[in-house]
This record gives sequence, structure tokens and C-alpha cells, in this order.
Amino acid sequence: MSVFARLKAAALDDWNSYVDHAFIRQMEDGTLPEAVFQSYLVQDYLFLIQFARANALAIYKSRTLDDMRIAQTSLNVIMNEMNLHVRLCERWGLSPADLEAAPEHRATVAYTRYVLDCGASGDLLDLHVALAPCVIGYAEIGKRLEPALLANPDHPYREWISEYASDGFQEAAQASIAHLDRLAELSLTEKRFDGLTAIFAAASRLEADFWQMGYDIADERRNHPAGIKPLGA
Ligand SMILES: Cc1ncc(CN)c(N)n1
Repeated sequence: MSVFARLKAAALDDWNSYVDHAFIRQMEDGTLPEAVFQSYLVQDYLFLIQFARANALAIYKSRTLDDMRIAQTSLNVIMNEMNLHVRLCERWGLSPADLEAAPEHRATVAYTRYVLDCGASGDLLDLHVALAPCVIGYAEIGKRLEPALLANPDHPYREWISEYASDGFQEAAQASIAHLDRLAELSLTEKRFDGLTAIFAAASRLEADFWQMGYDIADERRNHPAGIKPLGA
């Protein structure tokens, strides 16, 4: 059994709260309100900036060139992923500069800084476990939602689903699963597994909170049309 499969089994409720969130079910059947998706996507751009930093941190924490190359590949995947956000947001009249200037929601801060802290205070395995729900979860979601595209050629979330169901993204997730196994061979003891499960479970819950944030921002916008208050206001 892979380390990822063990972590998922040990934190199954948290994992399912993420990959089977209402956001995903509404996306699958095409009923996800566009305002919710837009709110999520703007924050996701900010999220990816911080996750690029987390992968850069993984390069820094690496002791071997192989580990560095793997983190560099993940960093490239994230940088490419941001093109999707730029393309989709352009249709709403939002430029990359608008996205970068958007205030970070507390759910974005909570998740990204949690992962960065796992990397800063832990070792490379801690950091990769904290990063794992990101790429592996979206690959699982992309595969789950792919049949919805066959059923509906005009699916409103076709581009988003295609990105995460794509061979390139699926390969990145498989590489991440294999890399966790290699890292674990070097430094995973049974004693350490509970601590890693706690990191994995927390990151999965923070992913679930991230979907929820899309609804919360859309609600805040409806109730306060002047805009979201900047963080800390
Ligand atoms: C919140 C979140 N988690 C994961 C991914 C996939 N890289 C993403 N774009 N956004």
C-alpha cells in the first residue's frame, strides 16, 4: 500500500469532506453558481502563488538533486495551472494584475501558511505530506468529474474539469504519490505516521474550507455589494 493510500485511509472523513464537497457535486452537475466559482477562482490564483512558494521551499529543503527536480516539476505544474485562471478570469474582465491585487481571504491564508509552516518547521516529508492533498486531490476530482463532460458537451465547467482530468495533471499526481513513497523509505517510522496523518488530515480539511470559501465570499458580495473587506478590516 502506498504512503498516500495509508494517509487517505487514516484520514478518510477529512479526505471525503474535501473531494466530495457540495462544490464538487454542484460542479459535476453544472449547477454551481458562477459567482461562487468566480470567488473561488480568484482566491485560487492567490493560493497558487503561495503554493509556488511552498514548492520553492521544497527545493530549498531538498538534499538531493532528484528531490529538487521533483519539486521543480511541481512548481512548473503550478505556474502552468495559473494560465487556466488567467484565461477564465479574463472572460469576467479580470486581468492578472486584478487577481494579484485581490485581498487574500482568511481561508486562503489559513491553508497556504499552514503548508508553508509545515515546510519551515518540519522536514521534506512533512512538507510533501502537507502538499499532497493539493495535487492528488484535484487529480482525483478531475477523473471523477470527467464523465460529466461526455454527458454534456456544453458543460459550464468544461475547461476547469479538463485541466485536472488531463494526462499532464494526472501524471503529476502519480509522480507525487511515488515521491512520497521514496521519501518515506528514508524517514518514515511507524512512530512518525500519526504526526504525518495529522498534517494530511489538516490539509484536507483546509481544502474543504477552501471550497466553502467560494460560497462565503459570494454571500458576502451579495450582502455587501461594495466588495469584500480587506483582510484584517
Ligand atoms: C485550493 C487548491 N488546491 C489544489 C489545487 C490544485 N493545484 C488548487 N488549484 N487549489
